[in-house]
Amino acid sequence: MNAVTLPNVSRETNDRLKVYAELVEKWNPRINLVSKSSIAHLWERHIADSAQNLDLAPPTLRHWVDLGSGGGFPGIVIAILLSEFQPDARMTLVESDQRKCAFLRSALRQTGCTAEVIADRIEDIEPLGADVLSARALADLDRLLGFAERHMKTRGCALFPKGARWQEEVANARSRWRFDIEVAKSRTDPAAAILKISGVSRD
Ligand SMILES: C[S@@+](CC[C@H](N)C(=O)[O-])C[C@H]1O[C@@H](n2cnc3c(N)ncnc32)[C@H](O)[C@@H]1O
Repeated sequence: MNAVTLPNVSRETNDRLKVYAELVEKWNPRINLVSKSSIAHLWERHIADSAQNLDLAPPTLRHWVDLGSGGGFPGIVIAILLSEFQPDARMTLVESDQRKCAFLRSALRQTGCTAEVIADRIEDIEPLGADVLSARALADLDRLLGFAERHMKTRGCALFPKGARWQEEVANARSRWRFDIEVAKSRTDPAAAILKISGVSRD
């Protein structure tokens, strides 16, 4: 792995991220947490890519919910960063695959971070009341807005990292939803963007 460090974080936080990165590498051959082709670029493609979401979140956040967390991107990376920058905020990870949930719990234990892991389907759980909701590589925007309607507070915001076709997804979603949107260019992929969405309601 091409291990680097994140700028502007403490040595302790970087050490936690390194522990996490080593765990992803160790478990990946068994449960496929990230694609084989991207594991060699784990730090940039997944860790730095996840970390940039925190800069878009409001500093007053109390509860961050990450949907379809998989191997913990961005949820575990954000949980590690929150423990340094916003220690009063709590994190919830929702993931339906039991083996990935076992990995997420192990990663939290070994990095010394706290988060709740809900091993269930997003559609089947009680509304979570998130101030910040994230979902990476989970579904198209139309479906994600349905999840936001259910799990985000009225004044909350959603952070959805999207690939090069994000404009098409936004246009499609506009036929069924009303929402406010800010678009932040991804720092790790020039074609990608993070959609910051609030005020979600059905059209
Ligand atoms: C493509 S992976 C992305 C994982 C991670 N967010 C990332 O970017 O690496 C999507 C994950 O969402 C989970 N998932 C898909 N549908 C779900 C649902 N309805 N409820 C909970 N988890 C779901 C899958 O098990 C899988 O781990």
